[in-house]
Amino acid sequence: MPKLLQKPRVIARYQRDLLTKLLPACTTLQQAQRELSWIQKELPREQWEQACTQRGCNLMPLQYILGNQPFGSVNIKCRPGVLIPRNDTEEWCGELVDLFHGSDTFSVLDMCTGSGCIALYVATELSNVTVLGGDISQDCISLANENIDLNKDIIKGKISVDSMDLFQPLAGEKKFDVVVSNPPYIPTRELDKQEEVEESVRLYEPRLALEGDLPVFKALVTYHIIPSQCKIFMLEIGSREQGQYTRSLLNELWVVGLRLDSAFRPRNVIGFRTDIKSSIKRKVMSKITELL
Ligand SMILES: C[S@@+](CC[C@H](N)C(=O)[O-])C[C@H]1O[C@@H](n2cnc3c(N)ncnc32)[C@H](O)[C@@H]1O
Repeated sequence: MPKLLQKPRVIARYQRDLLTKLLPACTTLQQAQRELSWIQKELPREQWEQACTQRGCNLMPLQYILGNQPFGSVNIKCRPGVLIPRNDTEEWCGELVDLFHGSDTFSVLDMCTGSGCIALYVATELSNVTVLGGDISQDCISLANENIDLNKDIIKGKISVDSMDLFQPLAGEKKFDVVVSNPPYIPTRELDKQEEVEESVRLYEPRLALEGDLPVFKALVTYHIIPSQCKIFMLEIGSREQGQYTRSLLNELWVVGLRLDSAFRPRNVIGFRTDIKSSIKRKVMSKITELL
């Protein structure tokens, strides 16, 4: 057979071999095809085979292999040691910035900033904001700083990151108008169960970013939300119980409720003080699905 006619078949076999390597990490053939197209788009040809092995045989998350993940209009550099930003988080960041388009200048604390994705989402969408991201992990602080640099051309507000421990009171009596956080909230009993947490997450993502429960929410309220004199907070949660517990820590000056995500799961506990402007009060209320 002439060589020219063999070529498409060789290419098809090569593609099929790469897909076969990827399949163990993917739930459907379509997902494997999608992941292969990203690998082939973003990595040089000589890395395709190794990338498919890392993903399919070693179950490494694709974002660590490609080295990045889009988050709104922000490009987030990803590497092991720092949590990969999730679509669930991106979804509520969109709702968060909706509240503040056209508002007065305000300040935000993003506690547990990780890659800096939430802080960067806010600072690239809004010019009237100063955001501080805090994290206990030096790997996170370094990567968040790299992500600020990577996105500097699209940042409209002010943004910085600093080392902070969520279980310590805020240093220097700092004040913030808004406190946001996607803290570690997976209880220890769930973290080691296969049916609760994907294997690739347990194998590669830092336990420090995942493991936590009610004490985390107590620390956020007592060391950050109350002392910063903030007026609004929005925290990611893993269960209704975490939202109800947060409500129990606040007095009647606060309206507190749950926000459900697009899959109708409780995804955030949102709170605002009753003395905020009624225009913003209405907007925040519109994000709350159920009052607590
Ligand atoms: C669920 S990750 C969120 C990362 C990022 N905000 C996001 O949404 O992708 C939780 C983060 O909390 C940080 N963390 C864990 N314990 C902490 C503590 N005691 N003080 C401050 N940050 C902490 C972890 O390093 C991790 O970056």
